[in-house]
Amino acid sequence: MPALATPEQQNEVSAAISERLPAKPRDSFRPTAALTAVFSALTTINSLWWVLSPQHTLAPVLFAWLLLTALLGLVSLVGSSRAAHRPIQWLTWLAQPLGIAVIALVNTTYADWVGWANLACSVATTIVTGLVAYMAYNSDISTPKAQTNSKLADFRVLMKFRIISLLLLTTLIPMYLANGGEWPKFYIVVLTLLGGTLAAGGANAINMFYDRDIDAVMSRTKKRPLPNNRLTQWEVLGFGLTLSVLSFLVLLPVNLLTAILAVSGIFYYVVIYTMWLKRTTVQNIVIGGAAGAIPPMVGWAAGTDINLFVDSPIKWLPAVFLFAIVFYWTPPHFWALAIIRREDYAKAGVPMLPVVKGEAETRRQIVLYTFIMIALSFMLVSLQVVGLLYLGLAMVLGAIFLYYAANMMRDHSHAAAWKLYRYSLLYLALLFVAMGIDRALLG
Ligand code: HEM
Ligand SMILES: CC(C)=CCC/C(C)=C/CC/C(C)=C/COP(=O)(O)OP(=O)(O)O
Repeated sequence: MPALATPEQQNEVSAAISERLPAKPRDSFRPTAALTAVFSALTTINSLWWVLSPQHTLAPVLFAWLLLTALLGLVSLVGSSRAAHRPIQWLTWLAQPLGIAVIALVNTTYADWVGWANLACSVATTIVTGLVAYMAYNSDISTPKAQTNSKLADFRVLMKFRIISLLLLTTLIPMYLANGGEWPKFYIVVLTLLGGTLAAGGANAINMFYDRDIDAVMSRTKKRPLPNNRLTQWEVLGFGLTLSVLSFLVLLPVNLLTAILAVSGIFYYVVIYTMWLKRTTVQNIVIGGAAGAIPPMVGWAAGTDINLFVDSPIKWLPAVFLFAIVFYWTPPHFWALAIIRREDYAKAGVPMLPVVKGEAETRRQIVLYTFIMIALSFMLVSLQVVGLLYLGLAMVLGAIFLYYAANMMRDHSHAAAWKLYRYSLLYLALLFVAMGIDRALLG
């Protein structure tokens, strides 16, 4: 019978496994290409709906989200495609103006030619992005990230676009709900999403400026532009501050409260979380998580003209619940990852829960926060913001979340933690989409 490993040996093995986990556990180009093609195809369905429906409504709830994701996908494809072969490069460049035309050709006052031109561009974008995805899977492209060396790509890395895409979804759907189940004016939606991107991107860049010392120590973050000396600290800080100021200016025309909320989100994330709590307390991400929960409030403020001093609290109560859902979602989302990256955080001296209280306590707290999050997700129904369809979907999505969280109590492998981390992202996206669908279908 083989001898059992000592705790020290087990630790060595787990450190070795951790070290071998890539900073990003995937080659991002192929899935990004595939997702972009799928989203482009869904956008085409929306365009078709717009042209053919009797009132030429822009109603499908996913409309703006699909456009946005397709655009974000296209932006990231451009960065990635430099490493791929020439035809892929040309096609991704061709997809840019097409994708932009799809967005530009959306007009709330429907004109026949606009609708058909929009449809034509959507179809063309779908064909082009479909080809890119096909070629990506059928050619020997290497991981683009490692070969990336342009400044533009580095600035893009500072913004953390993938995180932004989920933050924007949690901004977009509340906008729709707050406006009574209708999209606000098109320019309001666009300015809010643009302002949200600038605010979160700016905040993330300033976070990378401040954390440059610990980012250099952790294997997950050591390839970032600052620890790798691809950008100077002043470039990073200047970029972050510029985006932050721009976000305020872009959001002002939406309304003052929206702009102020976004700037408080930047302040909270940068000053309260990054500069203060992250390095000093084990409650860092519990209290700090409030920053990531502000975007739904930004969306709510953009979708309705709330005056906090005059209006009844009932008008903004749903926004508080949306905030709370993301607030209680953050610890399970992050701690699952923190368990996998425990060694990293310990090396950098960041007092994350698994480092300070151990993995068993972290697992217990993940389950606890999951229960609270699920209970809160049901509360929106009692406020009559959403109905029974949402309730059913929230129950199913919540039950799966609980399954993955509870599974971590008996399965202590990193694989089990990865499953919860990955599902946490899907959960939040689907929960917000469920709110929108419920409102769109049931009114
Ligand atoms: C204090 C709060 C939060 C902390 C500490 C946190 C931490 C993290 C960390 C460390 C990662 C891994 C990033 C990487 O691989 O480089 C991550 C990934 C991610 N987080 Fe969070 N997160 C928080 C809140 C949020 C919020 C509010 C959202 C969106 C609503 C969000 C969305 C995402 C997404 C989409 C990813 C995947 C990124 C990718 O695949 O590149 N996070 N989070
Ligand atoms: C309204 C508004 C602009 C709100 C701000 C929302 C925002 C930018 C949330 C980001 C959450 C996040 C990625 C935390 C990780 O920080 P970390 O420093 O722990 O992660 P890292 O180690 O990957 O840098």
